[in-house]
Amino acid sequence: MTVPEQRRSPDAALALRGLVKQFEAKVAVAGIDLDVPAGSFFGLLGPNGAGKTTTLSMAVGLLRPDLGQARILGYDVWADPIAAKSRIGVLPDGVRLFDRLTGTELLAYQGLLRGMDPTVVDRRSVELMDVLQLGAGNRTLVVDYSAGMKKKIGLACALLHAPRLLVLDEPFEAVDPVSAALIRGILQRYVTGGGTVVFSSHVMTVVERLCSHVAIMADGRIRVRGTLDEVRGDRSLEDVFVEVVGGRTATGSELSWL
Ligand SMILES: Nc1ncnc2c1ncn2[C@@H]1O[C@H](COP(=O)(O)OP(=O)(O)OP(=O)(O)O)[C@@H](O)[C@H]1O
Repeated sequence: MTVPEQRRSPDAALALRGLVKQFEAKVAVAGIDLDVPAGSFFGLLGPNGAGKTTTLSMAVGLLRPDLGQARILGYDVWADPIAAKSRIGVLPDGVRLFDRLTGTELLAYQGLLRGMDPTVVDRRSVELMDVLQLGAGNRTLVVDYSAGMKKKIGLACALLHAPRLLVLDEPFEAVDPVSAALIRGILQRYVTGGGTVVFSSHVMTVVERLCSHVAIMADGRIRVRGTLDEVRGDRSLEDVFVEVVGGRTATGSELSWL
């Protein structure tokens, strides 16, 4: 029997249980349990190699975990992939796009894959290209886009079907300050409208400005989690991050040859 959507009413938009992933000898993710509350703006932080991309890839069904489960709005990503994936928009790491298309063509293709009404796709695509300053009539192929433009068209693809959950890997990487402000505004409106955003980032100021909740990862595990205020206390997020991750500071004696 199919359970009506409203009866599922999951509190967590994304629920991860016991996720583990090992690449040969390297344990990239060492057992992660995480609930992302519906309606939250959730920042996943961690140093390079902490396991953020691996975690998010498993969370959205791009990478099969060795162990554990991921549920999106109550739907198991691996047992019920269509129900789960139709409800999310994903900006993966190093966005691999069908890049021999213009931005508008790529959005049309994305809409077809999602089974959307072509007139809705056309309308939204013009708006997205315009709002993200990619130029609605732009005939440039995505392969010739700059890194920041690729990020923005990837974000447009993630938004096109108006999902209830957005999972974004480093959405602000490579985008200029004007575009970053634009993207922040779009995402803030999206959360105000009831959507949930999970994103990974190294940029503490962005996370502090946007997020209601954060988790800090290191060595494949979540070290700290909670609301931004719980995690930060009366310190800056950067201080907490450095303490949790165990960063080293320069003594002045390094690279003396330089
Ligand atoms: N396909 C792979 N094959 C082998 N090792 C991998 C693979 N993908 C990730 N790893 C390793 O797993 C660890 C976690 O990588 P991951 O990309 O998840 O980290 P990250 O937190 O996203 O890092 P960054 O902030 O630098 O993007 C790293 O040590 C990385 O080298």
